[in-house]
Amino acid sequence: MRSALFADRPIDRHSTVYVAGHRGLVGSAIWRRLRGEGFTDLVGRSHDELDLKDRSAVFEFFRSERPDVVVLAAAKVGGIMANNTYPVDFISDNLQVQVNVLDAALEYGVERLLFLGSTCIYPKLAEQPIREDALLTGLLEPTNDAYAIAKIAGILQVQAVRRQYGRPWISAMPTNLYGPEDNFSPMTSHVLPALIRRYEEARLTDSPTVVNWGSGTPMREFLHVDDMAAACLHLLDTYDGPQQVNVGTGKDQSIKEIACLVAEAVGFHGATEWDTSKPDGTPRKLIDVSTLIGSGWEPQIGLREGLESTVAWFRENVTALRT
Ligand SMILES: NC(=O)C1=CN([C@@H]2O[C@H](COP(=O)(O)OP(=O)(O)OC[C@H]3O[C@@H](n4cnc5c(N)ncnc54)[C@H](OP(=O)(O)O)[C@@H]3O)[C@@H](O)[C@H]2O)C=CC1
Ligand SMILES: C[C@H]1O[C@H](OP(=O)(O)OP(=O)(O)OC[C@H]2O[C@@H](n3cnc4c(=O)[nH]c(N)nc43)[C@H](O)[C@@H]2O)[C@@H](O)[C@@H](O)C1=O
Repeated sequence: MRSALFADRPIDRHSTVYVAGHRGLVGSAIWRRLRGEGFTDLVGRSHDELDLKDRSAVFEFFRSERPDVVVLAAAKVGGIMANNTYPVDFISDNLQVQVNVLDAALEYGVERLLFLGSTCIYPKLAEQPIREDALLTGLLEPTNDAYAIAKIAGILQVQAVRRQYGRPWISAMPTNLYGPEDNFSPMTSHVLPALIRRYEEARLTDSPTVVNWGSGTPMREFLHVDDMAAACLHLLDTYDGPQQVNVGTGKDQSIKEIACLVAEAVGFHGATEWDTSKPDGTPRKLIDVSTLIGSGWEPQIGLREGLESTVAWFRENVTALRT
């Protein structure tokens, strides 16, 4: 049953919408979705054009553009190795970016705002599937605790603005995402783009073996970024509550199963080995998506289909591998 916090309150398609991070995996998908849904006035700035860590530049940008709606999809983002190796960057950059954007949005009267966090905000050993109210009930996974603390601060700042100023700002917590415009860099990416690249390189070089990180036993839930973008617009159009909303499929697989699916999608027929000197991270983080599903949204893109289209996108767009 739909919660009372959901109601049809669609955003005016002629509003000025600022998508922070519009060239990233999530921001670019949200931009495509907004365009497809008839939004006529989208605003974006690349990192080079506007460093969101530069507070005065952010305020100047809001002063001149006066967005009505903000989607905060800009962040320092990376996979398990990047998070584990550069915790200072992940906490400091993310706190600065989100405080600057949220403060400027408050100052310049932004009415509707969506903040994006991540399911790593939940305790490492949370009861599965993880409900939204598990937030702040236990210790975090150490490989990404710095990033998670920044994201938790963002959720709390959005809730504080709601409480102190009454603005209907909201937060969404996506599970692990994948799709076009992802980061396919071997050391800093998330697992799916890393595996697509590794298996494709092995296929192209006739390598007999691929070596992946960790034990392969952790469980992860994956959502195609176009489904994520649809969920974001659905939430902006319908949701008005203080609690962050989980966004995912409600189904997970082991990393070993994921590796098999990627090898199949790429067409690699060799062997897979596991390097257990690399971190596994949290053992499982399946989220409870009943809040979102109960509101009438559901994912459209199955994992096999999403993997195939992402492999095709990678082959078309990440040309560095072609010799
Ligand atoms: N990818 C995933 O699996 C998941 C992502 N999320 C969340 O979704 C959001 C978007 O992530 P995603 O799209 O994957 O990340 P990406 O790295 O693909 O995109 C992030 C974007 O933010 C920009 N950016 C980062 N720092 C700054 C800055 N200081 N000033 C201006 N722009 C900046 C980046 O530009 P540049 O690259 O030039 O620095 C990039 O375009 C994040 O909040 C993330 O936490 C949540 C769960 C899972
Ligand atoms: C979205 C989420 O993403 C991060 O958390 P994570 O889910 O642990 O991230 P991951 O995608 O990097 O790894 C998932 C699993 O996969 C295994 N694994 C195998 N082989 C490779 C590999 O080659 N690369 C990577 N990255 N992982 C690999 C890896 O060992 C791990 O067991 C957070 O830091 C934080 O950013 C966050 O919120």
